[in-house]
Amino acid sequence: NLTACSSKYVLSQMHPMWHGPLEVPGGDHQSPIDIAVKKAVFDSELKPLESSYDPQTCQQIWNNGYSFLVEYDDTTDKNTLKGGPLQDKYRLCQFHFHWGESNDWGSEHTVDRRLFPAELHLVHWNSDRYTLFEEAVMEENGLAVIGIFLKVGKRHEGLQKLVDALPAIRHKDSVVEFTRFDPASLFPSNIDDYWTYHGSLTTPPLTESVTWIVMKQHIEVSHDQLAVFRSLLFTSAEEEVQKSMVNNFRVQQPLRGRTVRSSFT
Ligand SMILES: CC#CCOc1ccc(CNS(N)(=O)=O)cc1
Ligand SMILES: [Zn+2]
Repeated sequence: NLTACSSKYVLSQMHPMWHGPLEVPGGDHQSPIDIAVKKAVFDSELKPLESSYDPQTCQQIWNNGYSFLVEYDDTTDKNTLKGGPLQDKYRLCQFHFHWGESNDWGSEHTVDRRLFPAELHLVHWNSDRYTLFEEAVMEENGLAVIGIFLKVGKRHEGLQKLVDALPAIRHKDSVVEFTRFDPASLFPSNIDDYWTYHGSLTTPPLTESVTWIVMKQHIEVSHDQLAVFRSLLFTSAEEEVQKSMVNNFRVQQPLRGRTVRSSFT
């Protein structure tokens, strides 16, 4: 059973090499963006982020033909995010990654135009105001996504359990049970320093419903761990031509006058 946040219909619209339309017609709060560090405005009102995740609510890991998602039971408030720029309490429904075919690119957000080899997104929806992810995805204050940059360096011990599960979901629409995984094990040591701005999902339906929280501190993963991401396939087992799942990122979108705030000076 796929949880609400992974409704196949919408996710199946995601196709490989999503560069899609440069802009959504009428969309002026699109994501990702370049974060110009010097133009970010320090906001002393921004509080520390408060996350509370229960690893027991981890359910499955699956290949949706665009990325791989680790999904959580989001029918109760066991995995919550609040504080930071958020007024309400948000519920984790899944996390996933974006990466390149080489270590030279792969992230969606950039920092002073700098690209990282990959980016982790933890997708949460506003459970104070909505009862289902599907509702929240359409609302301006509906979603909160934490973005964390990955750099190639030492092996990430917390990531290895996830890397070991990937060969079992090489093809699109493959899913395996995945339990007892703590998403906070993927956080950098400092989660108090972040940038935040209002934007959109970077994949269909591209709705402008996201409070983005992009961590300043990256995490390190090994070259070999990232190589396993690239062994995944965009294509299902039946398709004749198999395509490597790489470069599953969207290009940066115009800022259109938005202000990026920082929680640090
Ligand atoms: C109903 C519905 C729906 C769509 O669900 C999602 C969930 C996550 C994502 C990932 N988008 S991103 N890269 O901005 O976190 C896209 C669609
Ligand atoms: Zn994403």
